[in-house]
Amino acid sequence: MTAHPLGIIAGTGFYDLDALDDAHTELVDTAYGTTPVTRGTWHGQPVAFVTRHGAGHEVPPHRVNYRAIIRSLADLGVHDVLAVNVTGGIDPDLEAGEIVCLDDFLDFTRRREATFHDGTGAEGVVHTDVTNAYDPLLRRELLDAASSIGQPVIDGGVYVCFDGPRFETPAEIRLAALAGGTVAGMTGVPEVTLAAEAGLRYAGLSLVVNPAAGVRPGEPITMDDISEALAAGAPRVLAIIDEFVHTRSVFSADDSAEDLETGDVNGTDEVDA
Ligand SMILES: CSC[C@H]1O[C@H](OP(=O)(O)O)[C@H](O)[C@@H]1O
Ligand code: HPA
Repeated sequence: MTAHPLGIIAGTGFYDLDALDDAHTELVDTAYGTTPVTRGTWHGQPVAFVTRHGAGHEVPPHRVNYRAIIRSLADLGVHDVLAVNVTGGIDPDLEAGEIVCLDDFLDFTRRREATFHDGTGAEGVVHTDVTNAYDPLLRRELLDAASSIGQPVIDGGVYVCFDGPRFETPAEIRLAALAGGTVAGMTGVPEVTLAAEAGLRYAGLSLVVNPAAGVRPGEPITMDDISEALAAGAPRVLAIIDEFVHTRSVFSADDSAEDLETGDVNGTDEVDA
């Protein structure tokens, strides 16, 4: 049995979650600032949803308060976070509309508050392992959910985070490609590393909405093309998350039945770390 809300963080094109029942938005205060979190249930499962640029897309990527977002979710009891990032495809084989389940990142940002462990607390110096920053088990659940609804998802890809808010130059994208980057975005880091520092499991689905700069020579990046790809792709991303949550609801119902049989009505068999 699990009572921990599932954290969902999304950005461009994802400003509310219609699927949430009994949704209400609260301002959560943390040591790092305040962030609005919408809480509700999805297939009966508790969910805490954050739209990282704000409901009116008023916060640019370099000004998102990533620490407040992650700390607020951790404080609300979230253990698992699903993130959605829209991206430009660095891999020339990627088409707009494709979805990548990320498995690593490159941090090309320069000016972000990127840690909870800044050495000012009593804890001393802390170094966090990010070898599996995108949690393998959570990734597997997402991939299985996609597969069970017949939604193709690319298993693995390296997210390259730039500061933005401008798009990259072709030379920056060539450098990112040489380094092994798959998709380019402006929000994935430090969100993913802060989640690791906070002890949260984190997985990311990336919706490709354009070829990154210079990947299709002569083709500029336009907001019209991005909006079109988003309109077509967002429902498919949501369908995967819907199936993910639905599957969890079935398992948690099974757990409850088992708990009744074993007398473990307090859910003390909880294993989700
Ligand atoms: C409007 S395209 C650029 C914008 O979209 C991405 O946002 P998010 O990752 O929150 O979906 C990208 O990082 C930029 O912020
Ligand atoms: O090409 C891109 N670069 C960075 N972020 C993005 N978000 C959507 N497309 C892009």
